[in-house]
This record gives sequence, structure tokens and C-alpha cells, in this order.
Amino acid sequence: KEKVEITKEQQALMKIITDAYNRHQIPQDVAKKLLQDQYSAEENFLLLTEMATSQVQVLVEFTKNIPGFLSLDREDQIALLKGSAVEAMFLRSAQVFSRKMPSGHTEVLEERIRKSGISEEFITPMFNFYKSIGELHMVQEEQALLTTVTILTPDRPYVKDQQAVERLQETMLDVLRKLCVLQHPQEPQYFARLLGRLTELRTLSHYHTEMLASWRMNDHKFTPLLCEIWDV
Ligand SMILES: Cc1ccccc1NC(=O)[C@H](C1CCCCC1)n1c(-c2ccc(Cl)cc2)nc2cc(F)c(F)cc21
Repeated sequence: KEKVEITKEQQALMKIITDAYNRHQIPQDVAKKLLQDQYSAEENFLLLTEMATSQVQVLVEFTKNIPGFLSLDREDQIALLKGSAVEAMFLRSAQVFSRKMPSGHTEVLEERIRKSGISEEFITPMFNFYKSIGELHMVQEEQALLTTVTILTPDRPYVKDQQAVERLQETMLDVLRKLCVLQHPQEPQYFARLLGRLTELRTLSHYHTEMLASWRMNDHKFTPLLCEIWDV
């Protein structure tokens, strides 16, 4: 049984990333809003575009705290942000949905999201992903590192120096792997399951353009930033 040990440097890296991840979260809590009131499809769509726009802004701030990210080629930094923004949004949504809530709240939240305006065909794959993330019971360090690993995906479109991104991602994957072994000793497959979620996340994110276009309302308006990031 090999002794898994997180080094001092890895400990420091994990602290930087987890603190930044917790600092750069969206101020207003959308789950609370959705639990308070039922909104029309138009109001929900506006709420989504506002949430997604501010989420991109906090994502940019968060990446500035990933050691090594600012040393990457400038255009590659943009390519990584653009390439991971939708996945980061769904990952964040899944983490919000999986948060421990007073009994009955998750069911209400699920109902509100089902009725928010999203077309039927996307509801099941989206909630399957949310529930599979919930089953992992990730600690906040794992959530922060998983988002970081998602951002540092070397094979995003237009990334020129993929090796440089790969080296950074591998550094993060090594810490995440050790953390998983230490946090979930009974589950040697936990790390592999965690990475398997990233495949599900990428698949779900492929639908996002259709999910938005099929939102049950006419005339979908987006912010300029979302037009940039969401290819809409
Ligand atoms: C939570 C967050 C943080 C940052 C950025 C975005 C968001 N996401 C949102 O605001 C939207 C709202 C928006 C308002 C309508 C209902 C869903 N949202 C989505 C979602 C559904 C479909 C698509 Cl296409 C995208 C996202 N899944 C959610 C799960 C949750 F538990 C939750 F509380 C909100 C969730």
C-alpha cells in the first residue's frame, strides 16, 4: 500500500486555489431566488443570462489565481477561458444543486428548474449530471481543483502551446488524485469517477447552444459578453 502524501508545495497550491475559488463566487444566490418565487420563462432566461455573465467575470478573476496561468501565452489564456466557460457554468450549477439544503428544498428547486423554460429533451441529461456530481459528495478543495482541471484542458480550440497547458493540468491532477485518495480511502476508484464526470460535463455542454435557442420564449437576448463566450 503506497503511502500517499501531499507535499508542502501541493498543500500551498491547494490553499491558493480553494481560497480563490471560494472568494470568486457569485454574490447573489440564484438558488435562494428560485426557491422564493416562480418566474416566467422570460424572467428565468434573463436570470440565466445575468448569472452566466457574472459567472464568466468571476471565472476570469479565479484563473488569475491559478499559479502558472498568467505565464501562459495571452491568447492561450483567452482560448482556455472561452473553451471552459460553459462547462464551468454547468459544474457550478451542479455544485449549487448538490449543496445540502433543508429537506424539501432540493425538490422545489428541481421543480422550478424543470419549469423554468428549458425544453424537455435537455432536462433529463442535465439532472442526471447534477445528481452524479451530488453523489460524489466533493469537499470544497475537490470542487475547486476539478474546476481548475476543467479550465486547464489542453485540447480546447485555438490553444497553440498545448504542452504548457498539459504541464499545468498535470500538476493540478496530481494534487487532486492524492486528495481523492486521502479524502475517500474506502473508494480507490473515486478519482477515476471524478474524471469521468468531466466527460459527462463536456457532453452536456455541447447542448448548451440548443438549450438556449429552445428556451420556451421568443426573441432570446444575450449580453455582449455571452455572445462572445457562448457562440450565440
Ligand atoms: C447556478 C449558476 C451559477 C452560475 C452561473 C449559472 C448558474 N445557473 C443558473 O443560474 C441556472 C438557472 C437560471 C434561472 C432559471 C433556472 C436555471 N441553473 C441551471 C442551468 C440550467 C440550464 C442552463 Cl442552459 C444553464 C444553467 N442549473 C441550475 C441548477 C441549480 F441548482 C441552480 F440553482 C441554478 C441553475
